[in-house]
Amino acid sequence: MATYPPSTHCPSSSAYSNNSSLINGSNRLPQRTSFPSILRKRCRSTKLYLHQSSNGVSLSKAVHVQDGAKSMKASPVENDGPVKILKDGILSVPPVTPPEESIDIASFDFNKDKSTVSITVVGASGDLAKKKIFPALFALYYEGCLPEHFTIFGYARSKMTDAELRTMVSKTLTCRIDQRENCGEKMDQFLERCFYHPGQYDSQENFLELDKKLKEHEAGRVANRLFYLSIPPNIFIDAVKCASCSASSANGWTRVIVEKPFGRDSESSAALTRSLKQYLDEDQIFRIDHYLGKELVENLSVLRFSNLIFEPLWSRQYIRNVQFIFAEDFGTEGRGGPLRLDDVVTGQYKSHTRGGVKYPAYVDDKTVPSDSLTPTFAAAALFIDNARWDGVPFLMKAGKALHDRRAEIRVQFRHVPGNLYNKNIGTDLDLATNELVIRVQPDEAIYLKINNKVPGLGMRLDRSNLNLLYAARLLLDAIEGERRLFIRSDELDAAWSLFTPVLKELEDKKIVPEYYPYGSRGPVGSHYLAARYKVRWGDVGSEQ
Ligand SMILES: NC(=O)C1=CN([C@@H]2O[C@H](COP(=O)(O)OP(=O)(O)OC[C@H]3O[C@@H](n4cnc5c(N)ncnc54)[C@H](OP(=O)(O)O)[C@@H]3O)[C@@H](O)[C@H]2O)C=CC1
Ligand SMILES: O=C1O[C@H](COP(=O)(O)O)[C@@H](O)[C@H](O)[C@H]1O
Repeated sequence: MATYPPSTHCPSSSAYSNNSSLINGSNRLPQRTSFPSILRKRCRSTKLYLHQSSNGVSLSKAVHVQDGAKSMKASPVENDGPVKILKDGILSVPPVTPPEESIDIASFDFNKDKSTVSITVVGASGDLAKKKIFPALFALYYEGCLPEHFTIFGYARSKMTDAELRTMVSKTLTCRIDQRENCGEKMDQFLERCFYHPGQYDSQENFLELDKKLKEHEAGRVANRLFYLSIPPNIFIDAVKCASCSASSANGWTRVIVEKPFGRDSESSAALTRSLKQYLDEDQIFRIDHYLGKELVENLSVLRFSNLIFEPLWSRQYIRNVQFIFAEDFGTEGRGGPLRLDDVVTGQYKSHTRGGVKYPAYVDDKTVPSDSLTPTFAAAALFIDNARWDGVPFLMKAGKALHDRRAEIRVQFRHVPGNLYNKNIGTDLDLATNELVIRVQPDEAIYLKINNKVPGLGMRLDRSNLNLLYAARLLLDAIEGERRLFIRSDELDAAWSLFTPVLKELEDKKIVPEYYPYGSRGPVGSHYLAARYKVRWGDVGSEQ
């Protein structure tokens, strides 16, 4: 195997090098391609079969994907009825086995059962780790999506034993999918694979100790390592440096999942990317926004490109505006946007008493400075400067402590010219507008508001089993090296370049956000903003 020079960014002291001396170089090892797509069965199966290759050589090689999973009658992939493919949700077509010629034999890892994945949750004592990461890992384990050999390590400064970590994790695990058989048993098996190592985020020695423990579990196998940084962003770089220099894999891949926020403007985001790239290549960095893993978000392009009925309508000719609404009905709770300033409204929630209950203001949160001008609500109008979308407002709003919790996209169509039924509608043409609503949460749905004798005729899609695994899906993607749902650095730059100028202006001019009561529909200014573009927010009407 080729060796790689150690990175100049890692401490040179041999005390800090892991024994491979590939250290940062090992990060730059060619990434082993994961299972070819025919094998990317998601999951709950014990064996996957490759049958005939294009050159006629039989590749009948069973690949065990998980220890201890119940043995099932082996069958070829295409006939494997009971297997649930996680990404196969609503609107998707049933899985089709690709032609056998498409099997990329060169990328198939014949040593799969000799390899292992070590997942280290950095910041394991925190909120995100407990609420989302460990449950998602368990869901993957339950579904048979983790490889046969894997180990999970929690890493944080808090003092904890393996047993204490397991107790902490066990409280958050549920058999969320539905009532599943052997769930308790599976939980015990999963917890046995969880370990803890206490350490500082900036200590090469502590990461070296972690490396030693990981190696013991990896037991000489090809070791792939995934670090999930579930820590505040100001310590990302310290942790990446230590993980990369002292605990990266010597012979497999090393990947790092980084949680948002990715900076607070173009400059800080670029600085973060530069720092990360001192220790990692772009293809080792998985920037996660768990919303991208939600089933309906995944389905957007399917909806758009697989339904002919939308194709002729998808332009300024028929679409009046598009709205993105992301509302939360709770505040920060201890978890302390080239756009013109004119097209932005910011708000901050203030305390409010309703039904005898006093709800706190943003600045009442102990983790927030009492004179904070940080917005907890923002609305903006954006435009796409091309022939298809010229003049169509794309309105977005997001806020905390609002009257309800929802994330949805609303595509509002133009009014029907010379509507025969105007007399039934009166002058309020908005009442008759067609609207395609894509609701990401709380109840995933896609419905089309059409005018009919009975209003509100909807097309509700199968919602079963869709909510559970968005975090798990992203983790699995990171393990498989699938980057589609992660944010690349150039995408991030583009996103920040939209919002940075206006954020700077808000800050420089010390613009005070408009106050809105806790539990309300947000600042009045957001309605004026919409009205300026002759739009009515789709979530405010009585019938939504
Ligand atoms: N919670 C959520 O729902 C979401 C969180 N995120 C992001 O994910 C990351 C983790 O979130 P979350 O778990 O809520 O964060 P926490 O504030 O709970 O921090 C996670 C862990 O990091 C350690 N830590 C916290 N503050 C510091 C500090 N100042 N210096 C050193 N270590 C510290 C603590 O572990 P110890 O003291 O044991 O070392 C803590 O348990 C953050 O970047 C957050 O912005 C993104 C989306 C949603
Ligand atoms: O990314 C984030 O999402 C959470 C809400 O996540 P959800 O999946 O429970 O809707 C939000 O509270 C947090 O502020 C934001 O950073």
